[in-house]
Amino acid sequence: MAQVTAQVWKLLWGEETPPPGCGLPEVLRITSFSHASRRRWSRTFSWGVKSHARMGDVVEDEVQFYTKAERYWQEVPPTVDGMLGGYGSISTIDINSSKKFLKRFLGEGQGKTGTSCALDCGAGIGRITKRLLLPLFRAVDMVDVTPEFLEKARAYLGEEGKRVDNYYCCGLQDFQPQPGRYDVIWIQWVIGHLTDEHLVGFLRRCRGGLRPGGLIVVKDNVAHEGVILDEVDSSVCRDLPTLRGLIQRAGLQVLREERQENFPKDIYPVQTLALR
Ligand SMILES: C[S@@+](CC[C@H](N)C(=O)[O-])C[C@H]1O[C@@H](n2cnc3c(N)ncnc32)[C@H](O)[C@@H]1O
Repeated sequence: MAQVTAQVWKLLWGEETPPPGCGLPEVLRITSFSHASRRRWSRTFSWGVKSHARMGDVVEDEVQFYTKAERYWQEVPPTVDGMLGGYGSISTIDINSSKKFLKRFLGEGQGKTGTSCALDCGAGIGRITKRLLLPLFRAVDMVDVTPEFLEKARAYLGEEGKRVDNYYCCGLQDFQPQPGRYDVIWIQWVIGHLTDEHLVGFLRRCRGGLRPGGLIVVKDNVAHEGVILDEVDSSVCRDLPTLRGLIQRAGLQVLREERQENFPKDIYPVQTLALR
């Protein structure tokens, strides 16, 4: 029975195992890495996903929201594929677009953003630190809540990793950037793990962490409408008006906004916002 169901599942969804809690025998409820994590990115997978108008409607228990996410990430392999929910193949397109986006702001003189130090938030194993930030900045700091990822980063970054000054193991909801230290604070694919209040508070603290001419960049999935909860990795995906409202509450202005191009059609649209 289990074997037949698995075959049917594979035929229907192209996956080896069904997601947890979908009414199939326990023996089949092995959370396949690619399946569970792909769902966060893919708009075509909808198990355990709730859509609502406001964040308060989807996150009932804040403590649980954070602990569940921490537990989820502890089970994810410390690889590029792991960081991108099984979509490791989009990493190069992502980095190249980010580089083009960021380079516009960098330089010397009035209004330009310096290149002495950047902060990678929700950095994971350092996929962005390695290919985007270290090539452009003299020093980089990383912050992430999963200790195993930061540990892996030391090997993954190789020789260039010597220019990572600080590895902070901390939730962004509690993290306090050192005042006036950073030219760029890069926040990618992690804001969905913060409640609205914590995101606003974190962005405000980031403002204080900027050097003159400094820039905050948020790059993340955006929902078509409302706020969508993913119960598997315990994150939310907000629509753009909601995100812009939170940015405004943090006292930041959007300098530039860009939609990521050339990503697979089945994943959420991704938006990059430069804030000051
Ligand atoms: C989708 S991965 C993205 C990693 C990296 N930004 C990238 O694009 O390669 C999400 C990362 O956020 C981290 N994370 C989840 N919740 C967090 C929190 N509350 N504070 C800081 N990091 C968190 C996870 O450990 C994981 O490394």
